[in-house]
Amino acid sequence: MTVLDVQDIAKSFTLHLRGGLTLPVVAGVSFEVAAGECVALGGPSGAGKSSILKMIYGNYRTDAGRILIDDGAAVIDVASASPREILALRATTLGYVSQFLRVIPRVAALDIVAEPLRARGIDTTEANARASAMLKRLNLPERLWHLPPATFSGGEQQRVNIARGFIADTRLLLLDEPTASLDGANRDAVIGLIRDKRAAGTALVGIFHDDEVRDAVADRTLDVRAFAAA
Ligand SMILES: Nc1ncnc2c1ncn2[C@@H]1O[C@H](COP(=O)(O)OP(=O)(O)OP(=O)(O)O)[C@@H](O)[C@H]1O
Repeated sequence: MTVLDVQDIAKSFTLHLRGGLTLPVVAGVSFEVAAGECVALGGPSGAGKSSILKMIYGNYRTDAGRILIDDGAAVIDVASASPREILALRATTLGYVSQFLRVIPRVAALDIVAEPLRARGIDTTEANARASAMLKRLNLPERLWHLPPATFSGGEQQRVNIARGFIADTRLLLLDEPTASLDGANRDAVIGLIRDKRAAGTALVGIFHDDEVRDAVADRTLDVRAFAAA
């Protein structure tokens, strides 16, 4: 079953500080991702991989085409959806794991991780239990769970971020280099999380600079150079 159907999207940036100069990035981007499938976006730095993820997430507007996401009840076109519809999609169907944690002052790591579950109506006891299990799986020392991550190391913050990104069940999950700067054991933990999502039927699209990680999780790789804009 197709969860994501990207049809002929394109992106160029207008540089207002450079007299309105237009920088074409990608065009004619089309691909589908099925439930339980993980598609990697490959290609060199600057090819447009992150831009494609951001268009699917609704952060960047696409210049053309359609981005159809099946939320289980209806098919939503992110390209023409209102901001409110995009937020609703993110609350239920569409997840995004970036490299960096947006630290919220004074909120403890455990609460940051449990929040997406509470937002889905899961009671605090169960949400905290699942958040604890997730932080344990990612080897975050228990003494840190009740502290705000502002003072954590880069790798510790990244693991809180990954825990938060993976904790809820979404039909579609976008991964922007989720293993960048993790050590071997934690990289393996993330590979395990991605495989579990795939097995549970989540559709995944990811950027993986680490070839070993990509080979371990991706069913196929799309070379974004094929979509280079003229
Ligand atoms: N908000 C923006 N404004 C202007 N140009 C942008 C913007 N975002 C991306 N670009 C440009 O679009 C091109 C593609 O960037 P993008 O981040 O999508 O590439 P990438 O393939 O993900 O690269 P990397 O592997 O280095 O992360 C780059 O030339 C970049 O400078």
